Amino acid sequence: MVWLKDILRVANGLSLVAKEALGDVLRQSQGEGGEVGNKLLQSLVKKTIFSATDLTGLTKGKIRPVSVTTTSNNINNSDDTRGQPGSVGGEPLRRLPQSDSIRHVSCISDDNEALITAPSNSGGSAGKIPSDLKAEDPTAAAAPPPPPLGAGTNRDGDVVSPTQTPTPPLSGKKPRKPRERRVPSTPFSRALGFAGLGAGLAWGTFQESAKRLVFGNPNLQEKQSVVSPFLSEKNAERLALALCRMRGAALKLGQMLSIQDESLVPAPILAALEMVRQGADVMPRSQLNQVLDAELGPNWSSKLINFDYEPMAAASIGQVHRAITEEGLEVAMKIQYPGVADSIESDIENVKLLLNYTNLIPERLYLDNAMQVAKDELSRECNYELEAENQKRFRHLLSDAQGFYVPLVVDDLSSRRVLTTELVSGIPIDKVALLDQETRNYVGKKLLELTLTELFFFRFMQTDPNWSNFLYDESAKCINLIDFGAARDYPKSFVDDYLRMVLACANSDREAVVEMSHRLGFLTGKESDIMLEAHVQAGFIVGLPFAKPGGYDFRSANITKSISNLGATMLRHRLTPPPQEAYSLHRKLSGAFLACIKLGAVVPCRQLLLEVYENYHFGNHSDETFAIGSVPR
Ligand SMILES: Nc1ncnc2c1ncn2[C@@H]1O[C@H](COP(=O)(O)OP(=O)(O)OP(=O)(O)O)[C@@H](O)[C@H]1O
Repeated sequence: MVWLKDILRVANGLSLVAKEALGDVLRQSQGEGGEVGNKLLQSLVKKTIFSATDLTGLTKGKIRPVSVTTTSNNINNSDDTRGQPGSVGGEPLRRLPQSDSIRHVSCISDDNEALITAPSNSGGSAGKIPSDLKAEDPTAAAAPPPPPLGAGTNRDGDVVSPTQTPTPPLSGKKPRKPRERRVPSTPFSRALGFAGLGAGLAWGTFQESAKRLVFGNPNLQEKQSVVSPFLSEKNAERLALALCRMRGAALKLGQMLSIQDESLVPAPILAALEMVRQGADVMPRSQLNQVLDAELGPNWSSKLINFDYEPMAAASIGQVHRAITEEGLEVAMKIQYPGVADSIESDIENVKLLLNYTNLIPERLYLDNAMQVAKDELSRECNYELEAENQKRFRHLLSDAQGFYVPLVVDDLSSRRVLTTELVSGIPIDKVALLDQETRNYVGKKLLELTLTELFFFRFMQTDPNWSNFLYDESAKCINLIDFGAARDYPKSFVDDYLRMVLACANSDREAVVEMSHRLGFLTGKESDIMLEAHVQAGFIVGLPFAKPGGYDFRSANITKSISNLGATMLRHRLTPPPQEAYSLHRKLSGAFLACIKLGAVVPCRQLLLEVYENYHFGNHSDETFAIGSVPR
């Protein structure tokens, strides 16, 4: 489509003109601010989907948008009045636990300027998009349990480690309602959106640089690290706002990039990415009805007793609504935004264009490989029929597992673009971090156990480590699992060697780490000594939790920071992109570690690994996967 490219070229051209015109200013800031900007982008990209470089996937996964409170609520949530469990498809239904965690939400206002910070009742999944945001957290008076030693709380009330810097709001601006906006669903409207973003960023860079020329750089005066004019507060806002408006693949990528390395990421960018993490704008009712009619037929509502038009969550490729089926089952209906599935290819190309514009992506990132993986993953995630199949498979595999629950899929109300599943409740992992140590240890252990079981026994893994995908129900001591769009199989031969490598890392066995890395495709055999050393050391750091018997205290060492430093070396010296399997696998493994770090959990990691190893069957003779109850333990 020539016209689409032209639009982007114009925007890109405008960006380049602005960049050229500002050459001196940029060069001046490259010395200091450019350095920070460079580190920031490298860090963001390297640590997310692109983090599968080697053994350095130890980074934060993307985090799902949260739900927020509403004053109008069509479904009564009290235990006494919610739909009584019935049955669907012959399967008995469970009574749902209640969720009551509280968090805050930040949003950009309608005029693209203001940001709001408002309290919300997320429970990870059980809240709603607000129709009326409250000014005060009603439960603020209730004191949370003491945070882990040395930790404080950020503005959201989240526990932060001593190394974490609280994320400040972008500006102290007036609270505004979040947006209800149509999703740009045609190729033209989407291309226009990206073109507008490109032009906006260029203009923002120009403005910021001009401001610094005239008024000087306040950061310089304060002797703080300087941020490139491209990475200004206004540009950060523009980026976040555009991603939330566009939704789809671009937002998903933005969420993937929304990891926080507090030592590298400037505060305005952190705040903007936080906004992206919180969730997208919501579809207006007319657009929502169009999708539902097209997908489920015009009589879809006759299969429901109740449908709540206020979404409980606005995700990147769809929004989620509560409903009650004829049988009385409370369900979550995930409804895909129109056009996003067809625009993955172009969205990602456009994001790539924007990244290239910054000129900050290091060559050895093998961006094309990473983008290709992202495209494939997103295409699969947009197919809700596939997600339904994955969910059913996990439900079966975990049917006898203690401490895990996979909600039922309601086939009757599902299609390629609509997925209806039993509504579950619980608090996401970051909220579990506020509970007592025993609970945190328990949840940390269960998460790690699940991760190892998925990889080494099921060889089928849900690869999205988002904290909101694990909803802990305290009363049942059960983790409710949702979101199986990113589940995938791993070949037996890969898993065999991967287990050998993990054990080698745990045992600090240098020779075996190198050999397995060759076999798995992380190394070519022609690497320089410096690269080999960085690779092996990164492996040992990842293996640290598995190194010694007894409980490993995830509060004790800053694994992410050590890995991050080695990652920079490997990024400069590596000769090959990571094997394709590693992208999703390392994202998931890093997510499991980060969850344990967030929880401040003490987990008997070595014991868990050795149990797996002792019961593992290497070689081709064991090609069947196990259900968790049948896993030899
Ligand atoms: N069965 C369910 N029970 C409770 N809440 C649910 C359920 N399904 C989805 N949700 C809520 O909707 C949110 C988004 O759902 P989900 O993660 O499945 O969508 P997604 O499109 O994969 O999201 P993302 O864009 O973040 O990847 C969840 O974080 C959760 O809050």
